[in-house]
Amino acid sequence: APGSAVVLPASPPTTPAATVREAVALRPVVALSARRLATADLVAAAKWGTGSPVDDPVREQQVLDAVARRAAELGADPRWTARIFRDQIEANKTVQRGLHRRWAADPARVPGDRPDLGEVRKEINRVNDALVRAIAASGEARTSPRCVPSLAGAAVDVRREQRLDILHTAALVRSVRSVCGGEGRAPVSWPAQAF
Ligand SMILES: O=C(O)C(=O)C[C@]1(C(=O)O)C=C[C@@H](O)C=C1
Repeated sequence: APGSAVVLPASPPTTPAATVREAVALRPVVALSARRLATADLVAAAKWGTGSPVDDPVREQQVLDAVARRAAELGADPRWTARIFRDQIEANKTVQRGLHRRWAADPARVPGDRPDLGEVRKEINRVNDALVRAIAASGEARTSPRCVPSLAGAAVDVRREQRLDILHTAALVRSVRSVCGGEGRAPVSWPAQAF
């Protein structure tokens, strides 16, 4: 009957809205970092046995310049963005070296196809662009005191969803090292401070 509906008192939210908002904003940063790391498998296969070194400082500078420019266009901090990408590149190299070690020890695991490095770099460029946008969109979450736990939570989820092995998990942690930080101070490194 009208007026007889039982109205339950609103239960207090288990997670404050700000925490949810921040975790949601950081999630794409972590997911795109994992997607960028997946390209390391292709780069490693493209370079394997060709004598091409894992390190390509010229290409690295191109990536860093491009993302800093894009960040400035989007109103994000170009230097902080470039710093995050420096970690992304280091993490990418960690995976490449890890795979090369794996393949040297067990040639049966060497991939049958050799991808074209130019094509792989086109994919890396696309991921870079999406990642700069995700970084630009997450400024509030990245300067929040809850950033490190939110980021760690996102990393745990992404790791499970993408079934990352230990090599890619370690590289994922490395890749997002400088994502959290406060205004005018160095990014908080983690997991050292998170655990
Ligand atoms: O493009 C390459 O050759 C890569 O190995 C990828 C990448 C990157 O992460 O963007 C990593 C290491 C190289 O020094 C340059 C760039």
